[in-house]
Amino acid sequence: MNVSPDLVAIGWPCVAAAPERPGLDVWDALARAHPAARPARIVEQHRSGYLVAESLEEGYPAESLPEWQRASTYRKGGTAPESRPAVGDWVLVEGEGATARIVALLPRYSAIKRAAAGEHYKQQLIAANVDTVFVVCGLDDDFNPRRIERYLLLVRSGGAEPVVVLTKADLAEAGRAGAVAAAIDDLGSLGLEGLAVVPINARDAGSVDALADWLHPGRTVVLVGSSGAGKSTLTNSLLGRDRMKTGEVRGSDSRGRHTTTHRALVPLPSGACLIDTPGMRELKPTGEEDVTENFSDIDALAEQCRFRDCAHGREPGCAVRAAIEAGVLDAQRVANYHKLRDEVAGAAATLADRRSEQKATTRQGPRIQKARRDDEYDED
Ligand SMILES: Nc1nc2c(ncn2[C@@H]2O[C@H](COP(=O)(O)OP(=O)(O)OP(=O)(O)O)[C@@H](O)[C@H]2O)c(=O)[nH]1
Ligand SMILES: [Zn+2]
Repeated sequence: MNVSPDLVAIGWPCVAAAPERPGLDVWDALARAHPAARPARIVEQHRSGYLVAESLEEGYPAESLPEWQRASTYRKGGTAPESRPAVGDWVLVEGEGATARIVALLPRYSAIKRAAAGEHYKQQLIAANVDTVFVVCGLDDDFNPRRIERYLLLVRSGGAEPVVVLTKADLAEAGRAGAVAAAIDDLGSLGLEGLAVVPINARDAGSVDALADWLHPGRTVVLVGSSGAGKSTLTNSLLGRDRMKTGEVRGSDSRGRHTTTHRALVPLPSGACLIDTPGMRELKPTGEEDVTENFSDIDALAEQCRFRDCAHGREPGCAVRAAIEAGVLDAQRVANYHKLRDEVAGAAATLADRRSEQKATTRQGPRIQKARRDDEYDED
């Protein structure tokens, strides 16, 4: 595939920059199958459709494949919401202007998904082809290693690299000298080797420079974190300007109105791209996560328990409990492991149900699916 610098500017993964990324040969094959098409990236997703871009210039609307369109096709066994494009996806586009249409979705190398709340189990694909997820956590009452652990599970399962960004380091340090070091120490006990933890003052551009390693040109990042953690503040510092909540008219480049009510891909001055999306406060497991992989230390201990099915409760010969009693393993971390494991197992069961239900629907036609609302767009 012929890759222009314009595409690299919006995150096109060049093999030279990221030889580890899988699937590029598949991309080439798809491109050959659609010789009249050109690659583009989904930069905005609205209820009414997609906006795609081929450079830093403003995106344009492109019609999507009929099977990606809303409820009606899904009910007939069409493409599930999580298999349709999301912001960050690379697609192939044919035609110009009003006739522009997406003809293929290129395989993703990462996907940030969550289970959406509601009557029916749904998966929501929040962002695709993300390199790094900044897990934003304030060094105030927001600081909670258990919640960070939870985010790490979801981010890693999606194939992106998590970086823990501890905001409000300035406030914490002003309140108590050594508070930042103590928090980093706390996270050290998560047994997560190689995990980057970066304390910053999100309001200070100089301090935010500490994230530069993950913001090289061509890289794509997203922010997750609870309300008030500092995501908007950090976004503004990364942008060097305010990306306001509603109806901002960009003065300098007059690219028109901009809101954060939809998902959007925003170029940063560093050359990286930020996917700015609502709905990144709470991530619920989808059922596809591998919990043991993220708690490999506990898993390794569990192998040494006397009973294979040890629940690490009152069983004799429990290696996990022995480690807790010896003070080498944090009891809260074990509790969180069990909680997440149960939650993922619950979601996995619902996911399996839904998949078999969908198969049945494909056979029986749309009738029994009447109640399903395919509204994958609710935010938190
Ligand atoms: N001193 C200081 N204040 C910060 C820092 N980060 C965020 N704040 C403040 O914390 C408050 C909440 O920050 P926001 O950026 O709005 O938090 P958010 O994560 O975007 O919150 P939601 O939009 O509710 O998801 C604001 O008043 C910020 O000015 C920091 O590093 N240092
Ligand atoms: Zn045990």
